[in-house]
Amino acid sequence: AKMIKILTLVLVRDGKRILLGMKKRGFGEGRWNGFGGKVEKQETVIDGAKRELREECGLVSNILEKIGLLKFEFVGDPQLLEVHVFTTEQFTGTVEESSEMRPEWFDTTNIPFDKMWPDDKLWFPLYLKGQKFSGYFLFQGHDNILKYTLDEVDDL
Ligand SMILES: NNC(=O)c1cnc2ccc(F)cc2c1N
Repeated sequence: AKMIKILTLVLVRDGKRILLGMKKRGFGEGRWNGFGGKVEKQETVIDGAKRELREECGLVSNILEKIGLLKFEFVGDPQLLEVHVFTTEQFTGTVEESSEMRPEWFDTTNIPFDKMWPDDKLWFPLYLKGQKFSGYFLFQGHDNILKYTLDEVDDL
């Protein structure tokens, strides 16, 4: 039986810029990423996403739009990661570095895919054209995608 871990991922947009954070330690260290993490037992997925956004970059948002569902498996690991992806263009606060993340604004025409998880280059184009998506990726280690499915969906 697969253990499923629920995670969140929030992509912050300001016109043609996107805010990404350089993960300073732990899982995904050395990669630019959106903001997110585990969902606690006592909170909803969307509340977990809002909490992680604030903890990881200082921004507060009450309007997160669900845009994707990504499932990740790793060869040899019984855990399945279920990542709920959100985006927001309405937020308050000032961006600040945390112990976990060093935030930086990027132009959406110049996203640093070579220093991101390898699946991002596959689904970001759907996200950037406003298309909702659902995908499954089988990884070998953290750098190799053995197989994947990725579909555009109308509702999540
Ligand atoms: N911005 N991309 C992510 O947050 C992301 C992308 N791919 C992954 C693949 C395996 C995994 F365990 C986590 C991620 C992940 N957080």
